[in-house]
Amino acid sequence: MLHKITSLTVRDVRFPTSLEQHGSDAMHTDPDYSVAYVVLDTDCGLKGFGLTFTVGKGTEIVVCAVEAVAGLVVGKSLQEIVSDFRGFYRLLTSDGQMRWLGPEKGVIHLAIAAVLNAVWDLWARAEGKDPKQIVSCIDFRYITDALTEEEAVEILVKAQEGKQRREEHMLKEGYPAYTTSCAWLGYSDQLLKQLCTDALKSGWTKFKVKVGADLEDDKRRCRLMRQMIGPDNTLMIDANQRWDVAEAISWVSSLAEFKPLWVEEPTSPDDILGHAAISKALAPLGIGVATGEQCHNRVMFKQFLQASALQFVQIDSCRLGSVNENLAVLLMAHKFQVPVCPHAGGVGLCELVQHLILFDYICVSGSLGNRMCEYVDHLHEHFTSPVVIHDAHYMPPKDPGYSCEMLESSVQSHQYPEGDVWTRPAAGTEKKSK
Ligand SMILES: C[C@H](O)[C@@H](O)CC(=O)C(=O)O
Ligand SMILES: [Mg+2]
Repeated sequence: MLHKITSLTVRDVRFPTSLEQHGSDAMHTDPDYSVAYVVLDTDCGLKGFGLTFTVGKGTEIVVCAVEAVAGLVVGKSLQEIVSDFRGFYRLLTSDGQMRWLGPEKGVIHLAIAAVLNAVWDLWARAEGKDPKQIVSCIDFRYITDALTEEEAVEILVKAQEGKQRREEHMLKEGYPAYTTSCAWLGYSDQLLKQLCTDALKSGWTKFKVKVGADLEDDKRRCRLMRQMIGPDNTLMIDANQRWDVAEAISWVSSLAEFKPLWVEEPTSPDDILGHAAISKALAPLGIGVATGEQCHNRVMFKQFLQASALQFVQIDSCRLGSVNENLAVLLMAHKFQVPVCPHAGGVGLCELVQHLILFDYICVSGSLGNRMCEYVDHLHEHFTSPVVIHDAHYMPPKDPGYSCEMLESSVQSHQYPEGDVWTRPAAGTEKKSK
């Protein structure tokens, strides 16, 4: 069967998370978690679902960008696409006119991620893949000085050994996770304590706290968190790009007594040398630098790795150009021996990224050393195959596909601006997205 793609629809779907400060941090103080949600229809009835994540206003711009690339997808068959997936990736990312809007960054790249996520979902529902086929999906342009196609195949072939054992291990134990849900910046100390108590009871051992707005507040919150979780559990801090380089070093040094494993996004996500300087200064304190949720392409990740500017690679399923570009980053991270600890949360990011991190463990790195995947406890109920967390581990998804499909009722009620949630006065129509 050819699975010819007959139409692409895209919708702006927003959740009023800012009402309760879910997702808040030092730079994004009132996010309404949102997605540009894509559905591909095929002539045989099979559908592909994809999305990209935003924090409210401007989702309509991503929707517009998805519509602009739709013509490159509709009319093609799945077989035609996957038989030269690298070529198809380039067709989208290197269109002679639209690449001016990026290239491979910003709104156009988010839009391409949504479309390609839908193509991967469609492909995953249709059939399985082998190492050569996987490598053939990666665009190696601009990264061959760090990773060649031959090296990538070698990594994947080598990782075939022990693959079944790792798969069985995942099916039994799941992939280790950490939680960000206890300590968004807008949460009160009382709420933080309550959520932390609940999380400890549910088996969580690794926690991330938002920092960066006020040093005294950060000290109080980190102290509270450390007291709650004890000396042996893991703490991470996330500044969401709030500081300049020297400020980051001195601020984080002041929080060193709380023993964070990493500081995340200490400065501009584009400042590779700044991250390298911060990494070097914090290494003696035993604090690593994590970044990636706003690292917009493989070329940036390549340079972060080459410059030893990060100690934890935080891939994002919707920021990079879908699975294609994430595969490139997973393989580069393995070559540079830097652990991957994905960014998740938002809307659907946990659902998507669980596939990538399981792939990393089973087929690339073969290691769980210093590795964990972010988990955020919001909005899973809107998906047809929500993530399953057991004892602070992601349990492997059982349904075919890339877990992108949302409940149609949720999409309709949250569609912006006409859905119930946005038109009912009680739901807070005059919220941030307007
Ligand atoms: C605006 C988002 O909620 C952001 O704070 C998420 C994030 O930095 C993380 O999960 O890490
Ligand atoms: Mg973060």
